[in-house]
Amino acid sequence: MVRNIVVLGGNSHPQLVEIVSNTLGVPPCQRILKKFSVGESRLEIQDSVRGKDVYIIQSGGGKVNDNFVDLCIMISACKTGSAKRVTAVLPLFPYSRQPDVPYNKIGAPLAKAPTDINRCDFTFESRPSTPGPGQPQSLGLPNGIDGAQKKLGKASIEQQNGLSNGITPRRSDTLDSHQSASGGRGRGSSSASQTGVFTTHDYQDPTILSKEAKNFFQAKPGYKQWVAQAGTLVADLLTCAGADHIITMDLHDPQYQGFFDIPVDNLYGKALLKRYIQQNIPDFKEAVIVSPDAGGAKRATAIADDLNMEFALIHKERRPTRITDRQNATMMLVGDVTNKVCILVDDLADTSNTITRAAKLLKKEGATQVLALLTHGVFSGDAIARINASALDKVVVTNSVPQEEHCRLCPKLEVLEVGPVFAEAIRRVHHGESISALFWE
Ligand SMILES: O=P(O)(O)OC[C@H]1O[C@H](OP(=O)(O)OP(=O)(O)O)[C@H](O)[C@@H]1O
Repeated sequence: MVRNIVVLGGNSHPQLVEIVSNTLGVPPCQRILKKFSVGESRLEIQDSVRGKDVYIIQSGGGKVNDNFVDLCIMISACKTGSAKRVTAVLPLFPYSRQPDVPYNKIGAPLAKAPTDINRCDFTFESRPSTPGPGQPQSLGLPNGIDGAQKKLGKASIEQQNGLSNGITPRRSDTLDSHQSASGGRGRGSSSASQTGVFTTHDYQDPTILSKEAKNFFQAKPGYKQWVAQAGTLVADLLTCAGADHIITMDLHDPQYQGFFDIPVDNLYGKALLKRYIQQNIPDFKEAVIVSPDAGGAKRATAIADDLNMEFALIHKERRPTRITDRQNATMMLVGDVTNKVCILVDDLADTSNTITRAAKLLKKEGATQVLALLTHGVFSGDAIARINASALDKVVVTNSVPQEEHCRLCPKLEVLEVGPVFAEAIRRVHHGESISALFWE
């Protein structure tokens, strides 16, 4: 039993709170955390936290915004209740995918012209091209605006009518067969303009691009649109509420730690994933570790190097490109997976588009079996239906967010217990011991 410590749980992940408390031998702090009918939170801490080292466990899945506000209220309540130190334990850190730069995958909006509106084989880098002597005026120039707006209107009508100047629309190129099996929502029908929900894949949606193109040409001269830098705000809110320390796991962007002026311990899910490979995949050294996008390559190669395994990379092409045999429209494989078991390694699956599309590509390239190993199984929207209908043979996640309901719906899902890792991290922080030693092997 660890002394002088308080474990306080939010409502996001009661099972994890219980496991951590049991492992530490400390009963969870008694509290009432409810909502008024208007939606405001009400917290009452029923045990004394005076002079105690308090660890508040609240994960980032589910009702992310509600859970985050609850966390801030809990931190503040402990601080004003004279806690000696308050540590926020966020197994999945909310907003860590939008630390600073705009989340829009085409980059900072309006930094470049988004599209050549007449054709579908554009790239963001090359259009509009610099006008040369005798060439027509660039669409990006002020006196090109009128013409551009007309063409935008025309392009959007053509999209609606299914016309495309002989060039196949990109969305139909990339639509996975399993998306219709999952109720037809998929990337195509989940566009921000239709549902108000933005996903990582909306940058591939021609209707979104067209809208952005319109915004570009309609923007006031000298005005640069921008999007909220939510990650910075979230970091500030936690420290303003009174957090003295953060414990989290596999931050999407590890450099996000630099946004805090308090200590952040970013635990690695790697050890759990590695152990799973060693213990559950026969002849694992013959298998290939695959990163489903360049952003996760470092994470995946770390596991491949540690286990002395082959590595392959799927390049998630940000720009719409013409289709070749080698390209799954917007995904391209670098490496050989023929007759191999493939293990996709990533930090998280949200809509599961990334892993299901990667699995489809890998099977097409000759993989015999495809598993996905992820730290955070967020599985929002119809992600589970998408996995069920996909080429994935198995998906392994930690329970950094609750997985009971996902397990019930998805026979392909296997869950690794993460509670003892957090309990040990809490014990070490409490005693001032090394956290990195937790990951030495
Ligand atoms: O399940 P999904 O909805 O497909 O989302 C999961 C993907 O999103 C994140 O990467 P992101 O696309 O943000 O790109 P990055 O790794 O380049 O930052 C994450 O690392 C996954 O690859």
